[in-house]
Amino acid sequence: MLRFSIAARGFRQQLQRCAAAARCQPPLPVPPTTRCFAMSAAAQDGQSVDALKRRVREEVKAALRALSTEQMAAESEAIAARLLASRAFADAPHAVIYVHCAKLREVDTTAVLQAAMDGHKRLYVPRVLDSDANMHFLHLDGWAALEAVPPFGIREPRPTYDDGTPRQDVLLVDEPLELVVMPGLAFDRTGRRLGRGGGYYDKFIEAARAHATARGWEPPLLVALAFRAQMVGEVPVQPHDVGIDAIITADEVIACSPAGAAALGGSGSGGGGSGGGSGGAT
Ligand SMILES: Nc1nc2c(c(=O)[nH]1)N(C=O)[C@@H](CNc1ccc(C(=O)N[C@@H](CCC(=O)O)C(=O)O)cc1)CN2
Ligand SMILES: Nc1ncnc2c1ncn2[C@@H]1O[C@H](COP(=O)(O)OP(=O)(O)OP(=O)(O)O)[C@@H](O)[C@H]1O
Repeated sequence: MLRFSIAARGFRQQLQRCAAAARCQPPLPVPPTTRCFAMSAAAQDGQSVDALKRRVREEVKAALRALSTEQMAAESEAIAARLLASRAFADAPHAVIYVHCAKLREVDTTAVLQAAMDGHKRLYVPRVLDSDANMHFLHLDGWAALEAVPPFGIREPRPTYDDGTPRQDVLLVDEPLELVVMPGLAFDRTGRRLGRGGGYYDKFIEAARAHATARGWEPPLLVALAFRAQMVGEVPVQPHDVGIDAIITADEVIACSPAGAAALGGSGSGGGGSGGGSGGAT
């Protein structure tokens, strides 16, 4: 687990307050559809939390840069094996799965995407929609449908099928979505997640939950894949940050909510529903 080496004293004090607040306030057991984070003690001042987030992002990016290609491949293989062996994967006829970007040093999802296609799951992958951090998830029917999109070279699905008709959008079809496999930069064991700062996934999950709730469906299970170097003591959060149900690393499955524990087992605080993180779930 990566330990923060935050030099500035103010940052360290804020992190300590944050940890103390988390220790003193046991998480409230709330249903997954409403799980979200209350601002922790360190998060009273939005600017400070943004600064804390930036600092953690830099720390984790540095740790990721130190990983060798072989190390990333070995961890990715173990992580994929855990996900593919899980009930969460088997029980998901419809799944959203990210397409990993090697340049961003993300856990490789090639084997997972291939297994989903081979297993005839209805598979959806992300395509950024606009400069306002909106993305949608389009049906993927084969590797040839992906194209590398600037500026980061992330492979995204072409907006139309070969015959020119629009590719199906997971939130525009009348089908449930059971599983979301998501990337991120940093995670902690209670299910707090830090992304790359766009708010893309937070916004999408909010929309996906509303989509499910409006139709009386269960919300999708949120599973993140992480290198060991991406696990930190505590991720600083704000109210809009979505708590996830489980994290899969090369060493273990960490269940962060009752739903995560039921679908993936593993260690962690799943029984207590602590995906709500710092306790003030609203
Ligand atoms: N594989 C993958 N696909 C994804 C995401 C992702 O994180 N991973 N996204 C999830 O949101 C969306 C794309 N958003 C992204 C946001 C920032 C960066 C990025 O490279 N940021 C640089 C910093 C850039 C800067 O500072 O200007 C970085 O993180 O180093 C990449 C993708 C949709 N698709
Ligand atoms: N549900 C939402 N609705 C509107 N804005 C949001 C939502 N979630 C996040 N944002 C905004 O997105 C910006 C980035 O948020 P944050 O730093 O938490 O992103 P992140 O979790 O790192 O990114 P991502 O979700 O893409 O992985 C913030 O300005 C935040 O206010």
